[in-house]
Amino acid sequence: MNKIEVVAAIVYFKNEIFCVQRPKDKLSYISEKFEFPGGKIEKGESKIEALKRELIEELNFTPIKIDELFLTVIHEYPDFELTMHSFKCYSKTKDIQLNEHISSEWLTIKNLDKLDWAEADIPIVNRLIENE
Ligand SMILES: Nc1nc2c([nH]c(=O)n2[C@H]2C[C@H](O)[C@@H](COP(=O)(O)OP(=O)(O)OP(=O)(O)O)O2)c(=O)[nH]1
Repeated sequence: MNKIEVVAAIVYFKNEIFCVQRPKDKLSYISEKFEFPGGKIEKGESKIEALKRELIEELNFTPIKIDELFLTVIHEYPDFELTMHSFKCYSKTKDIQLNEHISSEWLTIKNLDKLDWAEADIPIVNRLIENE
């Protein structure tokens, strides 16, 4: 099975987290699902380099701080195996631009489970809730 390796940012402003909605996609299981911003690691890049690059590409955003690795999830989608490394990051503003996503929400942890998340994100959401 095809494998992809992705980094994802759990972006905080105070006690809220930035959640972004993917556009329509031919793959129904990710189409219009909520996710944490990020994307694929390119050849030769570190995880943090990939994260910073993806946040600029998708959001024109640079975090004021990035924590150590939070959680790595391995998830089998019907068409590929996803390895996703998530990192808590911090923003000095709630005003973040969307270059690729169709909507966004700032939610406190107790409200995260109200969104329709991509399946691979559920372990991350659950870990955030457990740690609250
Ligand atoms: N960034 C991100 N991707 C996720 C999450 N959950 C999840 O299932 N994915 C999946 C969706 C995609 O199949 C893959 C990320 O690929 P992508 O297409 O967004 O990455 P990219 O920005 O490098 O895209 P591209 O240049 O290849 O178009 O990981 C998540 O929380 N964040």
